[in-house]
Amino acid sequence: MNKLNADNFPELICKRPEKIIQFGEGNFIRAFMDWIIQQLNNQNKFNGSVVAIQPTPHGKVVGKLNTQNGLFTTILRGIQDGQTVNTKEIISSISRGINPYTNWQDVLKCAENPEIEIVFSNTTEAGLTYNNQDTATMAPPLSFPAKLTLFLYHRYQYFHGDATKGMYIIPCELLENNGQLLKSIILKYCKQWQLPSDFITWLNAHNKFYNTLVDRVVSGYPKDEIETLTQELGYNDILIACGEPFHFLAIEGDTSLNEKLPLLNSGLNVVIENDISQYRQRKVRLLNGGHTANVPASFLAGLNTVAEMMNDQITGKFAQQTINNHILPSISMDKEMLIDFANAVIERFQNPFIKHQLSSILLNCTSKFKARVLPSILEYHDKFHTFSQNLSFSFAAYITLYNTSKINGNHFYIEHNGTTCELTDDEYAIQKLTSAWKYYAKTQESATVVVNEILGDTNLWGINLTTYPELINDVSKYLYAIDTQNIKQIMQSLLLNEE
Ligand SMILES: NC(=O)c1ccc[n+]([C@@H]2O[C@H](COP(=O)([O-])OP(=O)(O)OC[C@H]3O[C@@H](n4cnc5c(N)ncnc54)[C@H](O)[C@@H]3O)[C@@H](O)[C@H]2O)c1
Ligand SMILES: O=P(O)(O)OC[C@@H](O)[C@@H](O)[C@H](O)[C@H](O)CO
Repeated sequence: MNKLNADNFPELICKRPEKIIQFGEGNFIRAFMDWIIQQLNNQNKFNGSVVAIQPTPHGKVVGKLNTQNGLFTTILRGIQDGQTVNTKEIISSISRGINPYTNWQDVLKCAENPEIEIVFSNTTEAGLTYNNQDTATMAPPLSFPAKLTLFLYHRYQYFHGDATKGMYIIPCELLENNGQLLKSIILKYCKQWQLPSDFITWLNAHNKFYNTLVDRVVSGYPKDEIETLTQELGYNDILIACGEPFHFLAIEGDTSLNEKLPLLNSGLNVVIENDISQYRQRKVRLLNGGHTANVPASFLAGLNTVAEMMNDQITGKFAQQTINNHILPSISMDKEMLIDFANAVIERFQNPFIKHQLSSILLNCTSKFKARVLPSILEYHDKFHTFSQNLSFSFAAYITLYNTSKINGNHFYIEHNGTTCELTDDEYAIQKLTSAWKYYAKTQESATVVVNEILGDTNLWGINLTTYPELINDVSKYLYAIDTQNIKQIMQSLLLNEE
């Protein structure tokens, strides 16, 4: 079987000018931003390519990308409006990858290229951070914002502060106001490294940092079905990225960006608006919150993937009910927009082609529960003067998860269907959640002590939730029930209550 590379597919090799520098080469950014660039190139609207930079010292993707001359395949499968969609496309929008830890000068050379005017990034939430160990003399510094600071400083010096050589900077990390956050970290490095004030003026005046919201489920390399898919493709590709057909990109700012990157009117699901907060709220609460509110209980019920959760008679109905009747009514936004999105989310969760592991959604569950589910719990109460039973049950399932965790050195793990999976969370959260269980002796009263201990911790939730005795009561009731009854039976009775 042929390998996917220039020798075997010479006609596919990207000959378009490099116009974008991209920090990150993971599954998501390739199957989302690089796929978007491919669509624009297919329509002859952009005519540009991407240089991908490896963010961490031990990454392997850049090496693989270069052996395939930048080529990789996206496989996008799902059900859209009741129809099965299955597209396979070789993406040729990446010209090359650079390992900055061995070739930092090549990265700086890109700063000297006037045609490269756009920056993309996706380095996970952990990558969009300040690292006080980074210095201006490191080649390169470790963090992504520090690398970008030196990249921009080099560009400023090379072009002698030319006002026309600023960059359009589009981070994709799933953090609120990611563009502003990136800019603030860069300004912090400028201060720490005592970079000239003229550079800071140029940075502020001539570089645009955009806040974004990205949405597409990307499950990545299909290791479970690689043999079948390779036969179907007819070539070997070590960088296949699988995902769903759905995509949505919201960019906050003025539409002048569209002159450089013609995203609008391209048939792509992209908006560029002055305020993208409603798109963010809709996605974080219904989709991400829909995951985080439902996954702990389904995981405890022994299921492995989102599709399994949705196919199960009880957990599937429960997830739909929670999204439609408990999360959706808590959100103060145009109802029609919310209903359309909730329907699409349910269809996306049911996608039979995507093996989205529940265990991956459980990573860092505490911060996700706080940002994605707690607002629905509190706003539901504000609106209806009672707490949502489904969401109180979800809260109890999330707490139960930590009771089932075991410690090995510094690692917490859960045994699940004969395998172990890491329970990653911040150390304080793990310690707090597991230690609260020392009070627990399988009575309703002791369950209340555990819930008081956990919900009263302002470090975890930002507020003291024990000011809501009804919530304490409801969560304790379900915590006790989960410990003493079959978890699916509890979900079944919650379903029946609403019929
Ligand atoms: N996969 C999805 O469905 C999806 C959808 C929307 C958003 N996202 C976001 O994209 C992120 C990456 O997901 P993925 O599927 O591409 O994962 P991935 O493992 O394929 O890629 C992760 C990327 O982040 C980099 N990275 C990891 N830790 C880093 C650190 N500490 N500093 C700098 N860079 C670091 C890696 O080098 C790699 O480039 C997730 O954190 C998620 O928030 C993912
Ligand atoms: O990626 P996480 O771990 O922050 O959240 C898990 C999922 O909710 C998330 O990956 C969604 O599928 C994604 O945000 C869809 O765009």
